[in-house]
Amino acid sequence: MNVNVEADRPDARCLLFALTKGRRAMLAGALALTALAVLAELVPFVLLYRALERLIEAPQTLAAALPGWAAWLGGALLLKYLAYGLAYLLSHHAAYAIQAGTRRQLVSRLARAPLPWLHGQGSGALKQSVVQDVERLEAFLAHHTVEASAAVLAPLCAAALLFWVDARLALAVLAVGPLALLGALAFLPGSRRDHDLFNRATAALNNATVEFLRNMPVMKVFCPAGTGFPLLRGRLHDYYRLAGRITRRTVPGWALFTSLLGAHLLLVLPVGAWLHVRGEVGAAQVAFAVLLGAGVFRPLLKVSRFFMDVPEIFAGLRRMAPILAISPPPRLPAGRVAAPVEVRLAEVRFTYPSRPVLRGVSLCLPPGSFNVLLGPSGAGKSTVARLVAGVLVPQAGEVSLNGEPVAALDEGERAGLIALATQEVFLFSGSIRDNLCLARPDASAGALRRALRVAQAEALVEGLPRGWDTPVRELGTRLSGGERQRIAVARALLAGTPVLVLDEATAFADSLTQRAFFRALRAEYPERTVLAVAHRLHGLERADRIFVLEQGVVTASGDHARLMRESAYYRSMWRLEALNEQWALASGGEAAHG
Ligand SMILES: Nc1ncnc2c1ncn2[C@@H]1O[C@H](COP(=O)(O)OP(=O)(O)OP(=O)(O)O)[C@@H](O)[C@H]1O
Repeated sequence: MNVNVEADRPDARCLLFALTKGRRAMLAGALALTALAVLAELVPFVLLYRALERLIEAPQTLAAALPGWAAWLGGALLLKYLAYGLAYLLSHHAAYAIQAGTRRQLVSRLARAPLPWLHGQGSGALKQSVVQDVERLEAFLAHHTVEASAAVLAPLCAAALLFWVDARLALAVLAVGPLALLGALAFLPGSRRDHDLFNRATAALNNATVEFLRNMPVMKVFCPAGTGFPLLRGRLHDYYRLAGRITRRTVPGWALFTSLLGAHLLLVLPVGAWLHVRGEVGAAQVAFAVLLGAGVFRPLLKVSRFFMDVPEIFAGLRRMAPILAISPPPRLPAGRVAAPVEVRLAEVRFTYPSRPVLRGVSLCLPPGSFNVLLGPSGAGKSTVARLVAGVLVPQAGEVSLNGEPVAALDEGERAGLIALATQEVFLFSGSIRDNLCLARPDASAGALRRALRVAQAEALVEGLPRGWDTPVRELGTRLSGGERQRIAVARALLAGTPVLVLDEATAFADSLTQRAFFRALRAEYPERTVLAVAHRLHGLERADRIFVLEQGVVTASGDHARLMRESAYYRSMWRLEALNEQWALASGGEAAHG
């Protein structure tokens, strides 16, 4: 798998720049139009200045000037309306296009992502990148392109206008800006740490809430009073304690900042009066500075929201980076592995981050053979199944098909060679047939029926309201665990792969169904190389080879007779099962007689 190493600490700005490719002209257009709208917003202030001048110096000429000013005002309003309207149109258009493009890229990379990499990602984390992070980016670009740039440009233009009127009055108005900033900065130390803590507390609370909601039915059974989930209570407590602390810390700084920003009169009034008394500025200039100064910094409050959103957006971009860095592995010539297939594990070692699981496992599954993997819980059986299926890659040793390492196979080629059915069954929306034909959409009705018959699912599908055309959604929770599992097994059989891995895929089946399934599997698909992980032996004692895995190593292998001689674990398992079966028969017989 090619995942850029840089992706671990990717530069979010570079990524943002790359994602906006092809839409930058539109965003630049939105910015230009915003600037035009901000300029149009200044026209009323210029007119106000002229009006004040006339009012003070020549009030009799005011009436004659009014119609012209009204036309200017109307024109400026129209221009502002058009410029803002077009700017929002462009920014939204660009943002939606970037959203769609980013999602398309993420989804296509994920579709090409190697199975082992996908297996290591949580579905929640992937959902956050593909859904929430992209949506947040869209909202940010659509709104902040116009609003944040207007909030920055408006004070700049207002300041330029003040300087045009009088530089000293302008400085008196603008001086409160740095003062407000200094006041706010005094409360800033520790805010980054608070921000990190808050993010962590929010994530922990979200996880606890999801766990609580998921486990609510169990909670209802065991603790109807709802007192049995201390984790959520603890997380809620931590969250509100932290939120309270951050609020107490930030509110004084924020209040000082907003109060000082509106306190321009403190300086401009005495300075203006002093300059006026000295005859250096007119009353109109002082009045204009007072009026314009009242709103000069107000837009900056919006910019603070922009800065609050930026870290979130950049964090989202950093989460997307590893997905976007996935590049398809180089295409190797297909068809290097042809059926029938021999599966070989050579000295395979595998360690999960938590602990080592396989400590040198070697297996050989000859072409067309039927193999069973048994062992106590936690021995590593599912890990072996996932390694054979190419979902995991061993840290040492090799898993190969006809001598070709599974890890080196093209994704498409691997999918055409190995099918995996596990206990966890995922049926996606669509009909039962769509689910069955996932790997082979062109499967014939005959192949479909054969797979269903072998998977012991024929009667089940026939009993559905519309047979295999029944939509899964229509069934809701009607399918039991065992029924879903049978559909999944039929899907794996229908894939037509020469290697079939069944990881406890018959766990829900009763002993008779399991027996019938394995018998039919051997009879109908004798050419397939099968590895079945199982807990129960029903129907498996006739397997070509049985492997016993204990604590990450194969402790015995061979046929039933050999294992009965050589493996204490196998013997005890077999006796226990024989005992269970006798007991079941006896109790069945008693029931029949009674
Ligand atoms: N994704 C994972 N991350 C960390 N540890 C894991 C992971 N999957 C499995 N393990 C651990 O590896 C060990 C072997 O797990 P595995 O599922 O392969 O065993 P198993 O023999 O199939 O067990 P069982 O019969 O109970 O299903 C277990 O201790 C398990 O907790």
